[in-house]
Amino acid sequence: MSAPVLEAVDVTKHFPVRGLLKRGAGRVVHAVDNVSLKLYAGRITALVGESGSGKSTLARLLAQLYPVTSGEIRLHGQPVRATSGKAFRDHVSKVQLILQDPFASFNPVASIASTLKRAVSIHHADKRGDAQLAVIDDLLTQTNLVPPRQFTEKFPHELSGGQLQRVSIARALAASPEVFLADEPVSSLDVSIRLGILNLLRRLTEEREVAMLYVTHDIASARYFATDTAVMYAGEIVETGPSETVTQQAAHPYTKLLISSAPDPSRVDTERIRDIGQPPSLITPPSGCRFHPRCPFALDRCKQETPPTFELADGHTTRCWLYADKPEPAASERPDAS
Ligand SMILES: Nc1ncnc2c1ncn2[C@@H]1O[C@H](COP(=O)(O)OP(=O)(O)OP(=O)(O)O)[C@@H](O)[C@H]1O
Repeated sequence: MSAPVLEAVDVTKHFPVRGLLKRGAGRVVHAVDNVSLKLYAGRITALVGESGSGKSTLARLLAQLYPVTSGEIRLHGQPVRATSGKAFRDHVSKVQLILQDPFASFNPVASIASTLKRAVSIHHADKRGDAQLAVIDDLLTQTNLVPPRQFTEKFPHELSGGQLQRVSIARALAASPEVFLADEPVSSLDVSIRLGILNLLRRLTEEREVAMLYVTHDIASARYFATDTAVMYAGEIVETGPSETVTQQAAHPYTKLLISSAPDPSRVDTERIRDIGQPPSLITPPSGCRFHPRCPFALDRCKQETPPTFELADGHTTRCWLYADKPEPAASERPDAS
């Protein structure tokens, strides 16, 4: 595989806890802890996890919307610290974020033409008049909004969610980016039109050799849509690998839980996991493996020791003590367990 286009290297993001009570002082939300992730040209990487697991924060760190607390974001191997000014604008021209709710990301009183003109005048500064309109027509055509002039004079409220998400993809394309960070790009849309948007994103990724991060809570869609999948739990990545392997031969009990709670009819049946709890507080995350309070297979060491990354096969990794060479017996299986 070639070198990654964009990567997070051992990245941590803590948000201070704000509140009226003094006991909040100095405490932080561990939104992302020591996460590494690589995005490659022409490949889609799904980042999957429950609400609050830190997926959007990681996408925003890659987009340079926040500074990291520690670790590094690298573009073509070079560290980037570009959360403001020209450096940020340069980063945005290469790395484009597509958000979940297209209605929230458009000015409701600006026509589609004027929104796209703004993007085109930033990223194609040499184009004016008809040349600028030709770029807009081309962007709309590439996102299957045809004939383009049927859409340019419309306002956001006159389009469906799916059409508007296509316009936001067209706006992102204006920058000719190397990376798309698509944060739940279809979850606010009607189920019947989700596939069309995902197929469009996949076609653009392949045709333009763009690297794509696909943030989702839907692990079944990751199998269908993404080349690689990373599973995130409570601010940490717990499993990575080719999507087919992660979804068909899931290793981490949390991944198995996600699969059990979102059945995919075409999936080879894997072990079902019963959910026995809730995601933990990220202000005081559990010691050891953060999943241990919910894990039916938890060993004693899971409560105290943070699992390292175990390499399984073919780029498949997991952070779970069950995959250590000589695991301890589960607490419930020990002869001294009462
Ligand atoms: N700006 C912020 N200030 C304080 N806490 C934040 C901030 N942004 C996110 N968090 C917290 O960080 C944690 C991770 O949130 P994040 O939005 O990244 O998760 P997520 O997996 O994307 O969830 P969702 O799918 O609901 O968007 C949550 O506990 C959230 O409340």
